[in-house]
Amino acid sequence: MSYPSTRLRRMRRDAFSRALMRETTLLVSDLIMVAFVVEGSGKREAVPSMPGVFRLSIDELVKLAGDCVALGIPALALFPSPGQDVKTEDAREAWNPDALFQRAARAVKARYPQLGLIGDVALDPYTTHGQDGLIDAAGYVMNDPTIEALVRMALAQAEAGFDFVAPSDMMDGRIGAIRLALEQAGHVHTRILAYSAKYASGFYGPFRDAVGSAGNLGSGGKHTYQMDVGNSDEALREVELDIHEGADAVMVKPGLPYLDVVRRVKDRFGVPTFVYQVSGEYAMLKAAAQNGWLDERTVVLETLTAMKRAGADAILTYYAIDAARWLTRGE
Ligand SMILES: NCC(=O)CCC(=O)O
Ligand SMILES: [Mg+2]
Repeated sequence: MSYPSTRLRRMRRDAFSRALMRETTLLVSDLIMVAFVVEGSGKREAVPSMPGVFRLSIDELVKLAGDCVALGIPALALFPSPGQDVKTEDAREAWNPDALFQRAARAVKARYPQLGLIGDVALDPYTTHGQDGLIDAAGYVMNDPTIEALVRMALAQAEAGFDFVAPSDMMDGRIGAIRLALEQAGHVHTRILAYSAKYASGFYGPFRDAVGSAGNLGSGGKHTYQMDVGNSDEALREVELDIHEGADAVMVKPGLPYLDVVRRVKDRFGVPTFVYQVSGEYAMLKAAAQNGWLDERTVVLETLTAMKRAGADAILTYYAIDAARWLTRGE
């Protein structure tokens, strides 16, 4: 059937028929807030490359967790911004039971047990060189020794009360090793969110400012473990391995430039598929909005809806609280 019997504009004419045929609707329950924690109290340190994002001391973080609960955001993904003084070559602070990150988890879960809490498992905030793993004399990130450290780290996080451990390091085999260790330690309910297809992206720049690893990393890139921007068959292989090793959910990262990968993963495996709208995506949208070049509310909700349309079941975003307010109060 063609024009005039088929006029696609008929259904678009009014709000009621647009609503009835809408295929994808973004919900607050699709969102995961992202936050950074620092030592101290009453602290909200601005991250210059991410206007509106703050590194929070634990007391302030608990308030942000309260905002998430009040708005109906199901979960919070936490990253530590530890002082330079605790960084070492071997990243041992990562599994210290009394480290900032573990204390933060205990504080949030004590006050808001119903909020899902996601811990980042990677060594970069804790290494003097800013790499996600342990390095050899040539600076190459060593896979298997790194896994041993990641296992200790994941156990410390499960112990502290994180509901999800989320390995973001891209070592081979770490999901299986962490799953086995969690089972053996009796943490049978701790979920694993695998950063399965994490690309070596330039969009992580502002995040590295936020956790204080940018200066330490220097000119060393992460191309020997994160994925090449040009690949997507390889993403499917990564996801398949992580599912078999025991991941409960898989992730594609960054978000907007990689939605083709999200769609392929969701179509192929049908597992819980998360996507991460990363710091550089936030910074781009925020900068354009602050210049008056884009309408922030419109483009943020549009990008998040596009991620869901591409197949994402949940979206990690620094905009989660803003988006939840826009969605629920129409603010
Ligand atoms: N593991 C976390 C990152 O690598 C970066 C996230 C971001 O850029 O927001
Ligand atoms: Mg992998």
